[in-house]
Amino acid sequence: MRIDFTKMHGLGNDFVVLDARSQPLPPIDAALATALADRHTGIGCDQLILLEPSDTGDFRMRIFNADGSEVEACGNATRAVGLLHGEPARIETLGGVISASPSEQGISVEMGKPRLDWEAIPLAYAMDTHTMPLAWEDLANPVAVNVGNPHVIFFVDDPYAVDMARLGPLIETDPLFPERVNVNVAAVTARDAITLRVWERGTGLTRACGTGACATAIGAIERGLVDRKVTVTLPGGPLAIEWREDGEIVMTGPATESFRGSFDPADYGLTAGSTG
Ligand SMILES: N[C@@H](CCC[C@H](N)C(=O)O)C(=O)O
Repeated sequence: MRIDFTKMHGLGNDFVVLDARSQPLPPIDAALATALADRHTGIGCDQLILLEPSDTGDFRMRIFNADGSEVEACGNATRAVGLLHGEPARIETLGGVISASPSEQGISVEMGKPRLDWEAIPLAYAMDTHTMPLAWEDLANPVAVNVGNPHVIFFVDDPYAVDMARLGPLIETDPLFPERVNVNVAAVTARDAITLRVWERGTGLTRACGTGACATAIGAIERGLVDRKVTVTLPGGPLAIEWREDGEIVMTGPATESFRGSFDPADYGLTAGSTG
């Protein structure tokens, strides 16, 4: 017995997508997610995505980082599964029900409303999230935003001059963030343009992070640096982000199906069965 998967990406942030609605799957846990994500001994991806039936949406999307942690939100994967679905979809996630629909510009996702209070980020103790009175070496006074998942955003002159491989994990695992955090370094280049790099919680540096683009746009709008419609350019390319007057964040950008394949669960020490 083999398990079918679809390999997809959004601006180079890549996913292995397993669909439990069309085949029996073994229990998906941290160990399997880590094994499949491994770029040397597995299929290789930034996130493993599991699609399941849902009572509240058209389907449920579960998200596992490359380190096996299950998380609440993934903007790029939402566009990818929106592309797979092929028509407007309401998608249940741990972060809430969000919707994706094909548009002329790619896939548009209504990501929900951002949360800025310290308990919602979450932080370990009360703090002004708008301008946090903290620094990690040269990275100082970030803004914290939760867009389903937790983000901290530093505005810098040149995101590509920041040693993210060293500072990213340091900040991600700081005890200030009890659920760890995604680390964004951004430069505002115009009222409607931001350049961004992201060290993702549980995965590391990625080519793009959809929720990071949303959180960074919100942080920049909150600080009065940009207007409510902004293009956020990541190493993998641009995303259009709008913070609508009704509070909803809308992210629009491309999604790509790379290939379909199958694997033998025995290669990962598993036998196929019902999803756990
Ligand atoms: N790549 C994603 C975010 C994936 C989850 C993130 N690493 C977390 O732990 O919250 C995106 O496109 O948003």
